[in-house]
Amino acid sequence: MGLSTAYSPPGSRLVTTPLAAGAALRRSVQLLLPRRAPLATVRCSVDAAKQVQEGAATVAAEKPASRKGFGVFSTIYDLKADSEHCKSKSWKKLVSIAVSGAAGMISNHLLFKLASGEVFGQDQPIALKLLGSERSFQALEGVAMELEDSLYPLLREVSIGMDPYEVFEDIDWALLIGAKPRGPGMERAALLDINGQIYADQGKALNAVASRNVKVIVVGNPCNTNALICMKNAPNIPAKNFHALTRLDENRAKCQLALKAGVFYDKVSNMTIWGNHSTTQVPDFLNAKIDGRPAKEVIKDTKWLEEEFTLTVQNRGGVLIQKWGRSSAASTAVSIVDAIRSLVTPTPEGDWFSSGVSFDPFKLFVVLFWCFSEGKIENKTQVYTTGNPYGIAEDTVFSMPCRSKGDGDYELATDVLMDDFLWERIKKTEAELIAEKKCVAHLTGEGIAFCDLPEDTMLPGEM
Ligand SMILES: NC(=O)C1=CN([C@@H]2O[C@H](COP(=O)(O)OP(=O)(O)OC[C@H]3O[C@@H](n4cnc5c(N)ncnc54)[C@H](OP(=O)(O)O)[C@@H]3O)[C@@H](O)[C@H]2O)C=CC1
Ligand SMILES: O=C([O-])CC(=O)C(=O)O
Repeated sequence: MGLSTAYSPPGSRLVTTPLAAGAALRRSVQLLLPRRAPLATVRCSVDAAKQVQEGAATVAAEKPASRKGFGVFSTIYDLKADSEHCKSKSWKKLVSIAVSGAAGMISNHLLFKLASGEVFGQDQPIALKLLGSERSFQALEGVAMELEDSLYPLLREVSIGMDPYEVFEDIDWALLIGAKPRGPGMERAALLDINGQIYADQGKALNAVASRNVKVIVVGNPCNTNALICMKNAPNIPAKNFHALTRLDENRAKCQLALKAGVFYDKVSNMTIWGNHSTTQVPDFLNAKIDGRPAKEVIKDTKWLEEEFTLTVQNRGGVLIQKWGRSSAASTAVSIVDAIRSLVTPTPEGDWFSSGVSFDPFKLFVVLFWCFSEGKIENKTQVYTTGNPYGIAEDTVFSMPCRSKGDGDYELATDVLMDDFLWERIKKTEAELIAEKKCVAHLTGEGIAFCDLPEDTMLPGEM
C-alpha cells in the first residue's frame, strides 16, 4: 500500500446483508447518515431501520466508490424515508475532525472523548479522519475497530489514511498530535528539524484541501514551533486559526495554585501560561485569581509563587514521565478537549484561557487603537505596547491569554497586569522561541536555518 493511498476496507457488507439482530441494528442505524446531508434523525424501530437499509442499498449501488469510511462507517444510508417512522430530532451539520498520530497514546484517549459528544455537544454529529503512517497503520485499524464497536450515536464517519492530502480534505478541525519523540542522545535541533518537516508537509496539505476556516491545534512537540511551521506553510488559512497546545500547562498551574490555597481547582481563574510549551514557559501568578481575588492576595508566600510554583509547573511533564515511564496522555487529551471547548463556547465573563497563538497585525492595530482611545493603556504595569498588546516579538506562536465568543475564534485579553518578574521571564521564553524559529528557517520560507538554542532549552517532559 503506497503512502498516498487511503485505506478502503471491504466495508459494504452492511449494505447488502439482511437485517440482523434488531437491537444491534437499531444502534447501527443511528451510526449511519448520508455524508454531508442535512442531518435529521433517528430513534428508529426495526421496521424503519429496514427501510433505511433498503435506501442505503440504493445509494450505495448508485455510488459504489463514494465512501472511504472504515468498516461500518463505509455504509451510506438514506434516512429521508425514515422521518415518518422515527421520532426525529434536529442535528447540526456534520463537523469533520482530522487527528494525526491517531494510533498514539494521547489519541487513544482523545478519540473516544470526541466520539462521545463531550467535546462538541450531544447534538453535534462528527466525522473522524485518522492520519497514520506505514509504521502505525495496523494499530490505526485497531483504533477504528474500537470506534466501530463503541456504537457512538454521534460518530457518523470514520476513515483512516496515510496521505494528509486525502485525510485533510474539507476538514473543520485538525488536531495534530503525531510527532517523533526525542530519544536518548538526540539533539533538540534534530528534533526540531524532523518534526518540523512533518508539520511543513501537513501545513501544505491543509492549505491545499482543508476548509478555509479550519482550526488547527498542534500538540506534537515542540508544539509552538511546529505550529509556526504549519501556519507558514498554509498561507491561505488565517494565521489566527493555528494554536499550539498550552492548555495542559494551564491546567497544571491551576491545580498547583488550588492545592496551595486549599481550595478546589474550579476556584482558580485567569490562569495564563506565557510563551513556549517548554521548561521556559511562564505560569502567571500575577494575573491569576483564586475565588475572584488576585492569587497573590490569597497566597502571600511570594517566594513559593516565584520559585516552587513556577518550577513545578514547568517541570510537571518531566516528573510525570519519571513516574509513568511515558509522557502525559490522558491529561493531555483532557486539555485538548478543554482547548476546543474554550473556542466553541463563550469564555465566562472576565476569565480567559491560554493558547499558543500568533499575533495578527491588523487585529492588533484595531485592539491597540481601541485601548489607546479608551484610555486602557496607561503605564508599564498595565500593558506593554511596543507593537502589540504585550510587546512580545511578533511572528512566533506564543502562549497568551485569549477570550472567545464561542464561535471558534478568539481575541487576546488586554486587561493584563505586568511586573518586572513576569516581564523578565516572558523575555526568556521569547528568546527561546526566537532561537527555535531560526533553527527552522528552511521550513518556514525564511532562508537558511541557523541553530543556536539556549543551553537549558528543554521540552516539558525532559529534566
Ligand atoms: N503540547 C502538550 O501539552 C503535549 C504534547 N505532547 C506531545 O504529543 C506528541 C504525541 O504524544 P503521544 O501520543 O504520547 O505519543 P506516541 O508516541 O504514543 O504517538 C505519537 C505518534 O506520532 C507519530 N510519529 C510521527 N513521526 C514519528 C516518528 N518519526 N517516530 C515515531 N512516531 C512518529 C506516530 O504515528 P504515525 O506513525 O501514525 O505517524 C505515533 O503514533 C509528542 O510529540 C509529545 O511530546 C505530549 C504531552 C503534552
Ligand atoms: O515532553 C513531552 O513529551 C511531554 C509534554 O509535553 C508534557 O508533559 O507537557
